[in-house]
Amino acid sequence: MSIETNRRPVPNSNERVSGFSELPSPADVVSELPAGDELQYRVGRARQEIRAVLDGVDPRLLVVVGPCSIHDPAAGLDYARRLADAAARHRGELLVVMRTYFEKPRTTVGWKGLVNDPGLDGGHDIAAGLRAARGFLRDVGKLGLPAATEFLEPISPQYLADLVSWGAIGARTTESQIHRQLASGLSMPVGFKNGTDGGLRVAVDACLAAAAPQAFLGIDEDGRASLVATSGNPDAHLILRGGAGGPNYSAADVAAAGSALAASGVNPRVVVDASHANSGKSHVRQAEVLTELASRIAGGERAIAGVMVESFLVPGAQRLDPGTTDPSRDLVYGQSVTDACLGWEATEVALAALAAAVRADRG
Ligand SMILES: O=C[C@H](O)[C@H](O)COP(=O)(O)O
Ligand SMILES: C=C(OP(=O)(O)O)C(=O)O
Repeated sequence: MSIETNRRPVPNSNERVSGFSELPSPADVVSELPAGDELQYRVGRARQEIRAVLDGVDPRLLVVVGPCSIHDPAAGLDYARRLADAAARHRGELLVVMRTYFEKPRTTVGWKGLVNDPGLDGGHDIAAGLRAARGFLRDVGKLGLPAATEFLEPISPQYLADLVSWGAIGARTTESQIHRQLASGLSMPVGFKNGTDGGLRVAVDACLAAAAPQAFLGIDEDGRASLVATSGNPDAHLILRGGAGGPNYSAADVAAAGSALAASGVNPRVVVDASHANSGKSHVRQAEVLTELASRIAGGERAIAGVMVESFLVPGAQRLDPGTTDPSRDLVYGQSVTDACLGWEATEVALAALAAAVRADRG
């Protein structure tokens, strides 16, 4: 909806803005799609369990696993049902949290996720995207699976975050003050990726900034522009995702990261992303990275609190060009439209190997 206004345009302003469209307020969307008491309780409990795993109090391994992006909620839910079964099977060893990623940071341009473009067609119906994402989070939560997401747009958490148990700030935004401030006010543990160049310092600094109280510009539940004051997030941690110089998941890399974190007073235990620059975005390589991580965990390496896995029903990835690709005809069901993912069978193998590794090491 474009807003009609009688106000005279401010001279020299908005010269390159082609339109404003009003969005529903967060309160409107939340009341249309409420969490409900049971799901609220589950989200709160999952956040506590994740904290306990990150702190090493709970001996399980955190496994953040799921599609690179949710583009087809039906296929995403099909995946979630299988993952919920696997999570229940391995619940003694693994704390499985599903990747439900709706906002994609792009290196240059491309489809920016379900919130930004739910029609996959360049239509940018963001109001529908927010509702689709919230509806999906509810469906996943009802299966008993905690949800993980990357927070990219600074105002979207007001619409979605009450249903999210673990958050990430991506490699392209870890250095951004806006995202560090945002993390300082988020209610769940938040992982910061190392920078795309492989730099760890930006992520350590991000954890420190997120742990501090912050004041910044945002919106409240009613969508009003607001000064947001936060108390700081004590559960910020590092995700090693590799970088321009290559992977950084070796035992030496993990130990060096732990020392850098400890020297700054940040949790030295890390989440290792088996995808992205740690696998050269190859799903085949991702499986090999997970095999190596499992054998190191079985051998007693305690500094790995969790792993991240990009996984969907069908292995690999397919191309999506919004406006050109016809989503109803051109796309393979259950295959990623962003980074290449492990297929479901390989995911089951990887989860079983990780669970066996935890059993071997941690009893
Ligand atoms: O995880 C997803 C991608 O790696 C990230 O969004 C960047 O994607 P791009 O380089 O294809 O734009
Ligand atoms: C975009 C992602 O990763 P990174 O920020 O590491 O590129 C992701 O995990 O989806």
